[in-house]
Amino acid sequence: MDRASSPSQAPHRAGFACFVGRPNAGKSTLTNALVGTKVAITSNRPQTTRHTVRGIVHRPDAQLVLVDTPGLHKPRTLLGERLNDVVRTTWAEVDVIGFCLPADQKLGPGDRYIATELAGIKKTPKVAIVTKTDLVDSKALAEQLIAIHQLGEELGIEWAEIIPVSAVGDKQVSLLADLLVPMLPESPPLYPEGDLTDEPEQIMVAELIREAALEGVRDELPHSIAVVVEEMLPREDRPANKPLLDIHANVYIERPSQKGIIIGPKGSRLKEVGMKSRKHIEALLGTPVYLDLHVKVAKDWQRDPKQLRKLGF
Ligand SMILES: Nc1nc2c(ncn2[C@@H]2O[C@H](COP(=O)(O)OP(=O)(O)OP(=O)(O)O)[C@@H](O)[C@H]2O)c(=O)[nH]1
Repeated sequence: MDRASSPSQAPHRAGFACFVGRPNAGKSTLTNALVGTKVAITSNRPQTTRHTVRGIVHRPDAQLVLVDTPGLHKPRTLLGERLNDVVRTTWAEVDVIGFCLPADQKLGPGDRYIATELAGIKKTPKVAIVTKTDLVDSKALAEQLIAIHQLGEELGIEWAEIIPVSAVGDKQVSLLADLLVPMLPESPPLYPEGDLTDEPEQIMVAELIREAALEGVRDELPHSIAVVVEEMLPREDRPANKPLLDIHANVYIERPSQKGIIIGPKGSRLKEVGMKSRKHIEALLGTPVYLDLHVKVAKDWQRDPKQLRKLGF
């Protein structure tokens, strides 16, 4: 077959990649850096990504669809089990898996747990991505690269690549895209150009609210918060050049005693959550928003299958 001699003659490729890694490994931040806008929710708290958010990298030669999964972890609740199922299903479906390992932390039991699971997925190519390289010097980075190479040998994983990146410093992020693209099948674009994600807007809006609600809350709450957007409607009787979108959302907590923490003295915290998330939502949707937030108690929602379904898991 005649080999393509210039990039314009190279076949167009399109497909799916997902990033796996222990909580806080930097998967969401990397997704955002690749896509170039805030589509996945980042936070310095572990396990904030509950929904599969796809970011789409559009290039002339390829379309790379990124599926951002929750962190795989030892399940302790029904929610934990469901999240792990989501992760495994995703792994079986994608064209390439990126295993994110933070440069600033020694490989630990969490990484081994994931690597062992990865070793069981034979067909999908696996790229080891060393994240957060801006946090370490070159010696520590070299040691991490060697440790990852050895981990692969030990578990029988053949890394397609091992690549260091920094999403924050924008180092090697586009090189990562260059490495992933050849692993995708030849295909025309799967999504219309310009689409950044196919996640329903309501879920993204709910995630933005949840992210704001998590901020500043100490360790007592994070995993007890779920957000459901009940309604998103353009306000009637608005002039065409001054639209307003009404959003009604419920913030669910597990116990009545948590209400005070979320709402804050005289409602000050909830107000701040509303203001912060409204800014992000307006940036995402490109329209002014009126955000109406209510706090509700859904008793022990993490353990109750009926509640989980209602909350979208
Ligand atoms: N210095 C530095 N920090 C980073 C980098 N990438 C991510 N971080 C930080 O690491 C923390 C975790 O990043 P996330 O992208 O939320 O990690 P995640 O793997 O998606 O986490 P989960 O959603 O909990 O699974 C955040 O505080 C990020 O700001 C990086 O390249 N450099």
